[in-house]
Amino acid sequence: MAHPRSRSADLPAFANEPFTDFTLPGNKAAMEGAIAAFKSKLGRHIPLTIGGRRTLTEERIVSINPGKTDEIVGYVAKATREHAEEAMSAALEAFESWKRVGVEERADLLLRAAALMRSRKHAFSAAMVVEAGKNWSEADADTAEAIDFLGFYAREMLRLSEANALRPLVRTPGENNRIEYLPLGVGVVVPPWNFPLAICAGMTAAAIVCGNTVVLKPSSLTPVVAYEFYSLLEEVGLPPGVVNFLPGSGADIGDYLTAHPRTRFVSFTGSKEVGLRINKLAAETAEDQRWIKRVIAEMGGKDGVVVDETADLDAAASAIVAGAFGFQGQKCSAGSRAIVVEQVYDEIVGKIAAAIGKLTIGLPETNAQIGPVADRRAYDKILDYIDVGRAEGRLIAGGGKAEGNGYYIEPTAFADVAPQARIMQEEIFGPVLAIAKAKDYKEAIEIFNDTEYGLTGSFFSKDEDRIAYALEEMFCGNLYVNRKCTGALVGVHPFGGFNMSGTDSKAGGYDYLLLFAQAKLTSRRR
Ligand SMILES: NC(=O)c1ccc[n+]([C@@H]2O[C@H](COP(=O)([O-])OP(=O)(O)OC[C@H]3O[C@@H](n4cnc5c(N)ncnc54)[C@H](O)[C@@H]3O)[C@@H](O)[C@H]2O)c1
Ligand SMILES: N[C@@H](CCC=O)C(=O)O
Repeated sequence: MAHPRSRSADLPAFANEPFTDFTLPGNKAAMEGAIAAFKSKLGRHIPLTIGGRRTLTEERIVSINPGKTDEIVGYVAKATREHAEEAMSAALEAFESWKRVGVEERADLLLRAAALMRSRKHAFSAAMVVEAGKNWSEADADTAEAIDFLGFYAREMLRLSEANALRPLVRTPGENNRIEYLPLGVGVVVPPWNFPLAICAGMTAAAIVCGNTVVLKPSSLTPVVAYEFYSLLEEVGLPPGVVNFLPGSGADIGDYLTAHPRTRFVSFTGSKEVGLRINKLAAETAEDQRWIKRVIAEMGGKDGVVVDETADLDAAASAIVAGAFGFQGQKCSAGSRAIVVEQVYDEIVGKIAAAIGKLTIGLPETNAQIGPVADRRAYDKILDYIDVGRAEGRLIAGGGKAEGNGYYIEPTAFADVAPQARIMQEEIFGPVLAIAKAKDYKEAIEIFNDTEYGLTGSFFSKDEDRIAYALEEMFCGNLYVNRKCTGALVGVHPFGGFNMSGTDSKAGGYDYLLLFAQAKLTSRRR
């Protein structure tokens, strides 16, 4: 069926998807219904999909509910290197036709995907509540971000295709010159489990709207959410082979695909360790390889909130707790450090401890504020860091396991932590906050800057000169003043960071699609 075409000029201006107010009975009932519907499908067998052909495998990934570990979310096919080779071949074959599909048609596919996802947003959020352990609002925000990425990148691709009209080249007598943006080729898209829909959708959408084809290797912790997204793309008309859904071991098929001579780019979001591994592997030139592989890597963070003595301390304490413990601190943007000037240190430490004590811990399906962490490995790692914290600081809240049939950990905070302590330097990626004291705001900013990362940060102050200083001196990709350091919105806060936080791709920004394309200049004598 021919789909209606759209052009950026004909489209309504981009607007962020509104978050759902679950205090409204209708929304609450809709979410409860969506969770029940998703749970009625637990234990499904999920296929890998290559060239549109679905395949189950003998060896499987077993996805479990981290909040109720005796619940199997799904049995997911586990791809082998042979499957990876097949997927690469399917993507290469599909590329020859997809690269010639008009920009408007590619953008339209994303717009249809956004519309369909919007109509089913609670279903997608319910999948994340169960498979990723997100509470309702965190899951709803993830789904909203996915919808935003689809709509924003559709419009951006149309705008990019009108580049000559919007930003004409410098004219020279006797020549007609134009610039156009070509796709790169076959890309490997590797998303994390913590934004299992938004980041998977964002990276995949950016790649295909530019005319590339994709081998999508989802996180083994959230493959069912990724499959729901893949299936949605098929439903809105994605041709076979444009995206190939390939769940499997990162170290096995991930390395294979990164090293493959026909892989043109890798779009990765995940840990520093894996990002650096991919970057190193991709830098090798395989036999018969004809290009430098492009790597887009968005990695970890050790983000912080700086508070001076002029700040609104209630607002700062609230933002520190929200930024540190939202989704159990499992965000690259999580404010896992608070750096507070000594004049107000004791007061804000007391406010933070009190706020943590009010957090509810429980099953994400019940919309408890604090749910489980991702899996057993994360659970053990975070508890180990809490033991480290006992030696590096003064425990002011939490400090151990929490009740529940899952990977529940108490939201935990340590005060009086030295700037070079491990819990001030290393990404814990869990509900653990380290608080350090500074003699003044400048020293606090020095402490903030002194990690190997550079992703997000917040500065709380009412002094305009100090705010100007902080805006200049705090070294991170997303810096916020007098608000929490998590929760970037597509188009509003382009997202990405410096140093070991990755290649600062600025997801949700105007420059992002350029990472998935290459510019061609043509010049004709008049
Ligand atoms: N900067 C950002 O925008 C951003 C966003 C979300 C998460 N993160 C970071 O991601 C991490 C948490 O996510 P995670 O636990 O999924 O990270 P991870 O690095 O363990 O895994 C990320 C993805 O890489 C895959 N993978 C693992 N080894 C691989 C290999 N050798 N080759 C190819 N792929 C491989 C995994 O299967 C997964 O799909 C944290 O460090 C967090 O800070 C960063
Ligand atoms: N973009 C998200 C973080 C993604 C990483 O986990 C935020 O801004 O909170």
